[in-house]
Amino acid sequence: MKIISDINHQTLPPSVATIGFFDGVHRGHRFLINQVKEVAAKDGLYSALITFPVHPRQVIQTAYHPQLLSSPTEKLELLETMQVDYCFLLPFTQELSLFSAREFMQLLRNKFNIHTLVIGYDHRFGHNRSENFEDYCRYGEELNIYIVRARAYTDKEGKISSSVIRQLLKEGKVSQAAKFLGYNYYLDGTVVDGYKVGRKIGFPTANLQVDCSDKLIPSEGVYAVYVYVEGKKWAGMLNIGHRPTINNGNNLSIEVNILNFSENIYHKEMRIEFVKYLRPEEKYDTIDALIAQMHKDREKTAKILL
Ligand SMILES: Cc1cc2nc3c(=O)[nH]c(=O)nc-3n(C[C@H](O)[C@H](O)[C@H](O)COP(=O)(O)O)c2cc1C
Ligand SMILES: Nc1ncnc2c1ncn2[C@@H]1O[C@H](COP(=O)(O)OP(=O)(O)O)[C@@H](O)[C@H]1O
Repeated sequence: MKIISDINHQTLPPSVATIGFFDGVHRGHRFLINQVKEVAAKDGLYSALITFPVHPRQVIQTAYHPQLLSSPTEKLELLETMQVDYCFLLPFTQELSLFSAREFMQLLRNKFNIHTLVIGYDHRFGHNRSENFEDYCRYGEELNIYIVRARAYTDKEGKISSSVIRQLLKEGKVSQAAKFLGYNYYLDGTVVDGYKVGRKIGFPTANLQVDCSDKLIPSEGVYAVYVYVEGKKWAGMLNIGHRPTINNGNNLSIEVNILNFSENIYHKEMRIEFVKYLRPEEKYDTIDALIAQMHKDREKTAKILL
């Protein structure tokens, strides 16, 4: 996949493209992208994606903080696996937000040589999203762009969308989110210092500082997770919360005890993959009660992951 972020690059070959923010690159997105690839293969053209590095709503409302399923880097990694020929990264500016659908299509034709535009079954674009598929077809005829309407992806479990997946994660439903995403939801970050209580209670925990501040953090609670450190995969039990039993500050921490592991991994990069929600975080009367519960969590985690 060739990434093109300069709008005034050299000439490009004609391609079949679709437009989207593709947050999370979930199964619905992949279904759409596969249709682009099918049309491109049939017509002997290149396949392309048009996406935005920054969430369009963040440009229109500066106070808006998206809770992203994938950081810009992660999104490109996920898109890379789709094996499309081109990815056009279009900076979504105030100016671009004022473009009508027709002006936007004209830009796609002139700058990226888009020959065919595959439009998601409910996708709207252009200022105020005020026009519809029939309008896009009319402009397509005028501008010499073929318009194809993509089929909707339906799953027996309901509609798949980035907002549905965000809601599931906010409710701790990570297994259901994984079904919709097509992979386990993950957080990438660095191992930072915590309060050094973990090792004293027999459960050292690696505290994760998430790289991308706009990433969605799943609901507070305890999870069975996979942990990736230096290319190796481990089983772990993770807590997202405020540690009410220990009473050591009220900041939100994301910390994982890795099973059968005793290395020093401070300042290393770590990826956490959410597999299963185990229980809510609780305030225990004594540290011993918390330790007893963590033994149970470890047994459960081992059963699920090992
Ligand atoms: C699997 C797991 C479950 C946890 N569950 C709770 C909990 O229910 N209540 C709580 O107060 N703290 C819970 N904790 C947090 C511990 O209190 C925490 O690991 C301890 O404060 C050590 O923090 P430190 O690594 O910053 O020293 C949990 C931690 C892990 C790894
Ligand atoms: N099984 C393990 N799981 C997680 N971290 C471990 C484990 N064994 C050793 N470590 C190391 O110990 C550190 C955690 O020790 P801990 O006493 O909980 O301190 P902190 O408060 O800094 O998290 C981790 O950052 C990591 O470097």
